[in-house]
Amino acid sequence: MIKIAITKGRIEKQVCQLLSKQGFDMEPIFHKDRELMIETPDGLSMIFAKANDVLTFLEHGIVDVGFVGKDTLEDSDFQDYYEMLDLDIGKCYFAVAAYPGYKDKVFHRRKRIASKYTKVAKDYFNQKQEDVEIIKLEGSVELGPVVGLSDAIVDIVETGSTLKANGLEVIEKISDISTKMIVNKVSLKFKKEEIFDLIYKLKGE
Ligand SMILES: Nc1ncnc2c1ncn2[C@@H]1O[C@H](COP(=O)(O)OP(=O)(O)OP(=O)(O)O)[C@@H](O)[C@H]1O
Ligand SMILES: O=P(O)(O)OC[C@H]1O[C@H](OP(=O)(O)OP(=O)(O)O)[C@H](O)[C@@H]1O
Repeated sequence: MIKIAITKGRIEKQVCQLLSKQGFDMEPIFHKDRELMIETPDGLSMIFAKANDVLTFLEHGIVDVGFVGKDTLEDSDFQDYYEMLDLDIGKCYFAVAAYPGYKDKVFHRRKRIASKYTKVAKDYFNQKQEDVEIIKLEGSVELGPVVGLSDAIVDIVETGSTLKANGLEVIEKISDISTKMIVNKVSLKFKKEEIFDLIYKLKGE
């Protein structure tokens, strides 16, 4: 039996729909209420967790496979996994965003950047050799500039409607994001056939 951790929310819905489309019986998942661990008739044991916790469960060998956004992978120090498949879902991108005129306003001083993704933000400004102050926010990161906490944000953009609704714009795109299937290295040794079978099915092969 393969043990899988799926990021709750957007990714959960799309991954389960994809599995269903590829022939897996996902009825117990579609009808679940508050259960966090479910076994499907096809022998998948699934848990539903916050994005960072998917990595924790995989790191500790609790699950063999994780479905998680590239954003979560890039913001984590945990690197000891195999990235096996891009699911072509959960597509969005990391960007620096701010009010129009931001560059003129801050060129003479140290910028304050709000983000839920502090490692991504730090890595990005380090690589540009810019010394900035990073301020961690847990969500609704657009509030940073709106309330005057930060000059700009590093956050996920999909349609751009949250930025637009708050008068903000993309200053620079950082990198593309989509949902990845990652695998525990030990699991790949001992459950190779089952894991590759799942990959082939997800790819529709
Ligand atoms: N606007 C978006 N469009 C597409 N994918 C997104 C978007 N926002 C987030 N994602 C992807 O979905 C994953 C989960 O995001 P989601 O918004 O469902 O939960 P969260 O914001 O990380 O946590 P929570 O809302 O539970 O605090 C993210 O890690 C990212 O990969
Ligand atoms: O470009 P858009 O289509 O507007 O999508 C981007 C928004 O989606 C995510 O927020 P989410 O809805 O997950 O809420 P959060 O800010 O509380 O994490 C992200 O943090 C942006 O705020």
